[in-house]
Amino acid sequence: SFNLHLTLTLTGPLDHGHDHHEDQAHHSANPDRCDGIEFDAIAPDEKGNSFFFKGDHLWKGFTGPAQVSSAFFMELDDHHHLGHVDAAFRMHNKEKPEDHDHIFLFLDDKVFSYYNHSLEEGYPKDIQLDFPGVPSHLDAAVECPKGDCNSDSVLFFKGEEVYNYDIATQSVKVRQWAHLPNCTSAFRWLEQYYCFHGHNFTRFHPVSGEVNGAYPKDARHYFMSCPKFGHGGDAKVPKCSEVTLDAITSDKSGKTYAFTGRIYMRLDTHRDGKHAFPIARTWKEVTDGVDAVFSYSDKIYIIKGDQVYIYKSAAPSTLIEGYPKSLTEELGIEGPVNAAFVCEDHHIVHIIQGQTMYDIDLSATPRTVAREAPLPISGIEAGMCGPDGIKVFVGSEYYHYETPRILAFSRIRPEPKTITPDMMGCVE
Ligand code: HEM
Repeated sequence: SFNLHLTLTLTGPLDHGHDHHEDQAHHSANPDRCDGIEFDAIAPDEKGNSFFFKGDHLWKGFTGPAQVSSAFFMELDDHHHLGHVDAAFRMHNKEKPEDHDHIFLFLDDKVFSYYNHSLEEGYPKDIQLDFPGVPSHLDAAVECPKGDCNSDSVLFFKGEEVYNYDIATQSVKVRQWAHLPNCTSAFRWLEQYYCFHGHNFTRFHPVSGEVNGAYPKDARHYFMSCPKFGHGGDAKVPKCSEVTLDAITSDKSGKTYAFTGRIYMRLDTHRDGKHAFPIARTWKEVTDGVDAVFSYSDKIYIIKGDQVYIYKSAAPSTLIEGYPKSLTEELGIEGPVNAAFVCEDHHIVHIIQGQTMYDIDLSATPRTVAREAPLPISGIEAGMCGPDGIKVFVGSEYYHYETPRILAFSRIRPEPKTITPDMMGCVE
């Protein structure tokens, strides 16, 4: 069992003698990632645990000591001469369930496919059997699902070259991103792409390779917990009872975003954890918070004061030309508004202003208020409509309604529910 492996790892012989460059006299073979090391590979498994590989050791998650890799990926021991993992990624390929969510490890000219930490039959095999056109002795690999990339893909790194491998067609495009350091490992975390080099990392755009922001950064501040390192300054994980939202929205593909102040958080990334980022990191022009946000067709509408910003939903979010526009011009109402939502496949945006809900038909021009209804509750600050109905948020509580009609016309006030750690990554 897992626990058994862990115990063996922690109490068993530590010196595996594979860290050729380390000074064995002064360091135990158990590497310390707070020393500032260069990882060989980084990848999440099917449960969302992140594995950081170095030599024949790995770290599971963002805290804790190094452990022997074969405790988690047993068969790697049968190939001891291979010494270390060159590259790793988690496959995203829903068309092919027998590969989807498998963790692929690359060693020299071989690839290993693991699911639930067992090696799949037929592995290890030559890399080119699974990935024709991709070289052996890789430096790094990272998955790039459709939405982030144009199609489900994998980015392989070797030296100066980036191999963009299309999973369905097995075609390879070779690129050079001269401004990006040579990545010795690469990691996708909360839909952001990180190239690791030395003990630093650089965030890059997976399609253009573009780097925006102050990079490189020392990985020890962010991806591991080390004495005298850290990040986030005074920012604290809020208590759930203190969380209040300005806006919340869920798009067709189920991506759900909550907004408060100048930050936003994806709420549907259960497996890979939750982390807040500045709104302006994703929606550049929105620098001062939001009042209401809704998703419609393949766009996201952000309302602030009397302005509406419309962005393409697909990454990278780009502002549609001509926006922001005034709320009056775009929707035929005056700001400010408190909340807004569209239910799936409908063309009506429900705008909440005080204790009134206005329905505006987005398929009509010019846009005008088609209906208005007084609401049974006051103080709504955010609202969304998803497959399981409507949620409207009042302070750190929310109310659930099945349809907009029931929200507008039922005189029975449902029991409020409280925001939980599971929903928003807050603390009890
Ligand atoms: C497992 C725990 C955490 C991990 C792995 C983590 C990781 C990261 C990473 C990778 C970045 C972005 C670096 C970049 O893209 O350049 C970041 C940024 C940030 N994190 Fe965390 N973080 C964690 C917990 C926290 C906590 C608990 C807080 C405080 C509440 C926090 C506050 C911040 C802030 C303020 C930023 C800067 C955002 C920005 O300006 O882009 N983080 N974190």
